[in-house]
Amino acid sequence: MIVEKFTATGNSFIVCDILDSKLSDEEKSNFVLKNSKDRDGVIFAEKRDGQFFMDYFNKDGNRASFCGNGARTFLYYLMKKGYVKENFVKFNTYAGEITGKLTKNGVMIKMPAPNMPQKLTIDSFSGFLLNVGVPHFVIFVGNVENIDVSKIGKHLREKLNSNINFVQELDGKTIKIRTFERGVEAETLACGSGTTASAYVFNKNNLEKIEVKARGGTLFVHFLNDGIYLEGGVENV
Ligand SMILES: N[C@@H](CCC[C@H](N)C(=O)O)C(=O)O
Repeated sequence: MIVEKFTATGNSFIVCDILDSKLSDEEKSNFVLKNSKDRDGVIFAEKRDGQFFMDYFNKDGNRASFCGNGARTFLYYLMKKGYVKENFVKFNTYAGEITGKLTKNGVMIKMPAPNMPQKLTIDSFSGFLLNVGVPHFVIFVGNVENIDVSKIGKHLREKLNSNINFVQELDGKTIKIRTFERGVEAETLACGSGTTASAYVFNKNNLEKIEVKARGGTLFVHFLNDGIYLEGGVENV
């Protein structure tokens, strides 16, 4: 079983290649709990019904239906290993089919379509709850550096089965984000689906591209005619 470490703008993963084998959910969960101490989650690379399939587990040993930076990493892995020769990759996830390619900025994938954001206030924190393959609560703040993400993120997580994103507008086309991730139960250096959810709520002027500054690096969210795309780097470390 091939096991490799990757980061995607600071979001840290292990890819566990079981393309030629199979693990039960219990075996996957045990693998995650044993091996992902220094990682945010584990990407199980599989084949199902002849198609590549990404099965994502958070480091707490529980499955999540999707992971945006994980999906970018999965695409990078498939191409790096030569499993896919042309620069167009298609695979399935529990959040539906994902397509993507390598770009000059790293890896770009078409994200699951967001649902309608729901305005919500929890203990004086007003934000938007929406799903981009996984659930996200997006809160706009004056300065993300002034937010105790661990404390407030934990508090909101106790009320919401969701990732928690704190977002600051830097200018009309750039935002800064900090994310308390469900299943990591801590702040991560980046969150792709959180980045996409936050840019989607922010983009009231229907710009084609929003730049997102995460702690671990810069991501781009492209709003194209056929959907929303997430782009950024992937490193084999
Ligand atoms: N970091 C991921 C999100 C992974 C799943 C999330 N923690 C959840 O449980 O919803 C991303 O890049 O989207």
